[in-house]
Amino acid sequence: MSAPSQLSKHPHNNYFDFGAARQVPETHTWEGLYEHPLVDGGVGAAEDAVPVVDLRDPHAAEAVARASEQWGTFLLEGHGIPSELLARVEAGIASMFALPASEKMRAARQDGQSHGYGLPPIASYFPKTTRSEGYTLSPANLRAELRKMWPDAGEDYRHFCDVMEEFHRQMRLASDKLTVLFLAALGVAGVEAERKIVDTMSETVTMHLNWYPKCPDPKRTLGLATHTDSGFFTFVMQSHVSGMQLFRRGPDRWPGLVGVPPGALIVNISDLFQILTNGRFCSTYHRAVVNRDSTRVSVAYHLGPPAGVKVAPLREAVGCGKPAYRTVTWREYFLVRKEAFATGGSALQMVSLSPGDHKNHGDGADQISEISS
Ligand SMILES: C=C1C[C@]23C[C@@]1(O)CC[C@H]2[C@@]12CCC[C@@](C)(C(=O)O1)[C@H]2[C@@H]3C(=O)O
Ligand SMILES: O=C(O)CCC(=O)C(=O)O
Ligand SMILES: [Fe+2]
Repeated sequence: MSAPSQLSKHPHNNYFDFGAARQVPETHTWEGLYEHPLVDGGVGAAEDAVPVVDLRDPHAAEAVARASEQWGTFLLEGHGIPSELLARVEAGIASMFALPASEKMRAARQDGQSHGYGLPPIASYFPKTTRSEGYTLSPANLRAELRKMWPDAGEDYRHFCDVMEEFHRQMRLASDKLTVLFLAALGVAGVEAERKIVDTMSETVTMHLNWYPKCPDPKRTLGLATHTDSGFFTFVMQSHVSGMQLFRRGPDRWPGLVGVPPGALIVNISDLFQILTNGRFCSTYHRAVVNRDSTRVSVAYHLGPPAGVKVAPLREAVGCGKPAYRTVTWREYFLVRKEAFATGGSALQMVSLSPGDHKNHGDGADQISEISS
């Protein structure tokens, strides 16, 4: 099943030749990016080291719970995905984005479509354009989508499709293992209940490929605007070049994920998971910055339920308390988020049954400057 579409119009979806531009143009210049300080969020950093979880660790479920509650983001090691496969994915993505503009534009995202080449859906909610190109695909439509770029279906096409399908197979295995740990952490018992939730949580898989060309003046622009992911959870595989920053409150700051161990995957808890866990796991605002010396690629592997399935706080998470969120489908949630962007609010607050009463690090969307600018 494909991801729900949340697209209206894409005003920024014209091709911009980054290689030809010596400066960051006004259209790509973002204000207020450094209003909150950047801090070191790398492994081993003194204060803000992002947690690391090893899937092989016998205490991994507790580590997953702690990281999901306190950060909403962690680095995953021991996931079993061969590093040579990750290297082939990275090389394949880099070659795809290196195709001539005219070939890439054949796959351009059309109005109302959730798939295609171009900027990501949230781009249309911001007045400025990011320094990146993207391509949204689902495993089910991967061959048909990529055929638009490679109509002759030659060797490059077949090779890239094979690599991405193998990547998907391996990611599914890793995501199933991780989902079992999430459920153990939440106290969801019973094999049948578990199996059903595992399947539903990962029924909609969407891959978003990101390409961030190097930039002569990286501090003036962004690669990907500040956002939370909206599904259940997301894996991000990045090249050796760092670029993701997380937003943390108290005091407000941006830990940068620098020096991520090679092969580690970044895991981000997303909005529907915050709802499912009644606010126990938190969805974290993040953004991607660009780099002066190196072009960067990443793949975000988004997992979520079918678009029309109702998501409500789990009984196990509510306990004897009250549900903190109303029931919502992913399709509906996209509309709520669109309204939140239009009004400067927070989508999670808008579906909350007790607005204002949140521990979530990201609920102050209107206070992160580049969101409201
Ligand atoms: C399944 C999806 C999640 C996503 C919207 C989409 O339909 C396909 C692209 C995904 C992505 C990737 C970049 C950031 C993001 C916010 C965006 O605009 O497109 C996410 C979306 C999301 O998590 O809501
Ligand atoms: O490239 C990155 O580090 C971030 C990607 C991301 O957040 C996304 O695609 O949702
Ligand atoms: Fe994201």
